[in-house]
Amino acid sequence: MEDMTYTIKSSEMSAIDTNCEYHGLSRLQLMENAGRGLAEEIRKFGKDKKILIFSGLGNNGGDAFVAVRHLRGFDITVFLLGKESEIKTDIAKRNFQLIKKVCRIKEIRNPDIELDDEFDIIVDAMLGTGVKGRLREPYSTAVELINSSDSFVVAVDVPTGLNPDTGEYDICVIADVTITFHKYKPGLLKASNVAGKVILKDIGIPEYLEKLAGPGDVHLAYKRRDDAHKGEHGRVLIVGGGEYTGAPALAALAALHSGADIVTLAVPESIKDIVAGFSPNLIVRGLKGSRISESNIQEIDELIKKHDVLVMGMGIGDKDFVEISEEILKGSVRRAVLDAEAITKDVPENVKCIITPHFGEFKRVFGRTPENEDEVKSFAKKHGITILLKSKKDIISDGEKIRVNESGNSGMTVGGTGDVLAGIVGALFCHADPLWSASASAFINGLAGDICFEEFGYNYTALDMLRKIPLAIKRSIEFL
Ligand SMILES: NC(=O)C1=CN([C@@H]2O[C@H](COP(=O)(O)OP(=O)(O)OC[C@H]3O[C@@H](n4cnc5c(N)ncnc54)[C@H](O)[C@@H]3O)[C@@H](O)[C@H]2O)[C@@H](O)CC1
Ligand SMILES: [K+]
Repeated sequence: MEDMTYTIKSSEMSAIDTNCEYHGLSRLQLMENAGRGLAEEIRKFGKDKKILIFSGLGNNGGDAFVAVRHLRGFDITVFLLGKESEIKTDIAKRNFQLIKKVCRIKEIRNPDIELDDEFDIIVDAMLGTGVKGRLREPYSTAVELINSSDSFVVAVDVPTGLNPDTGEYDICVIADVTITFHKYKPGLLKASNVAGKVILKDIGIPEYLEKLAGPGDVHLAYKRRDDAHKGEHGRVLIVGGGEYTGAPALAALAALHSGADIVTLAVPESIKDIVAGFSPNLIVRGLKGSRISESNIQEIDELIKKHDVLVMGMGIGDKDFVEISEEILKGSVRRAVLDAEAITKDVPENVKCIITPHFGEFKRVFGRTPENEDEVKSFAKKHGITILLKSKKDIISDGEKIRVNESGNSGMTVGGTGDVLAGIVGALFCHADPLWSASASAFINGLAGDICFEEFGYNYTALDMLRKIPLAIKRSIEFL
């Protein structure tokens, strides 16, 4: 028995499929594997069967077009719910072209669909993980028709009408078998009454590629609304500085370049003017004294209340700061990104927390460096935090999932790139969950480094990198 608990939400599946395309495994290949897998299972129901395929206009339909090519010898009719010219994606279009001379095809343009023949098998390839809202016509009529037939019903990926994430439905295809791809969709497990027997087919996404961060991570984490008001794209508080002045400023500017609307820097009063002088974009508040100490905790907590995310630790340079960090976390904070000396594993349960250690900091906090990705995951799980371990290959885990990031280059060993990363994480974490905020940020940071490398070679600085963040985000968002 396969592990039915290993599920994937449709938004994550879509992110992984974007990342596959980015890293060289094309959607066309994935569709070919899905369609061939579907045909393989249909063959098991017997030879010489008469098959009717109800196909939608998205990639769910595309999977079935591929299957037709792999079902030589079967008598196949396709009911396309719409016009050929309305097929949404290039890959589905391409596969549709290839079956025009292979089977009978009828375009269904209105709800008056009739079954003028009997079929052994009906394949539901109308809607899969791309379904949104209530079923429109002619889909809902097609569902009723399928459910009133005596044919054996095979649903592709998910029965049409079923919400793949929640298992909710209004009207839905009642399938005898659902052939789903890559991983179980959570909705299938909650609605076995409509999904029938669920068969999982591998479509050739290797585990390392599923974990590898890419533009899909940015699609999940980066949110922007055209009708938003000032502040809605995130309010980030940066607490740092003392030994260094540049580090907290880099983090703050990185948060602004990553889309946060309001970024406030809280640094010791003694360096306030220096930090403010770096850029007119910075709003700087002075904390009494020349080092952040226990006496500043109250002031910091008041600022925390006005922001969505606290990013803390850059440029403090005081190894005892961790105790103050732990005290601050007991206050009003709900979302925190901890860097450098602020990193701790003792985080109250009501604080969602991302820590961004390099190997040395990881060892300080957990007592040893991790042997592998799974160890990072188990530390994250044990302490209820998300870890972004910075290295040539970044490892990210929230204790449930593991992400790995390989963007970036050795020019990034220059000082300040970690501060930039903390700022990006802070901005994304205003809207997204800890895992995807961390993995998307690691990818964006590395991509900004790669863009610098394209332009300057190795000898760029953290300041150059942060200027490339907007372009790195734009390239990621535009990669579909
Ligand atoms: N993501 C992946 O990695 C893979 C996905 N594949 C297939 O692709 C499917 C997802 O494809 P798509 O994202 O194109 O989405 P779908 O094919 O599920 O449906 C999208 C289309 O349905 C229409 N639609 C959405 N909601 C509707 C409603 N309530 N009533 C009527 N029409 C509605 C939309 O206009 C859109 O054109 C998966 O279920 C799977 O079958 C496979 O090719 C293999 C790889
Ligand atoms: K379907």
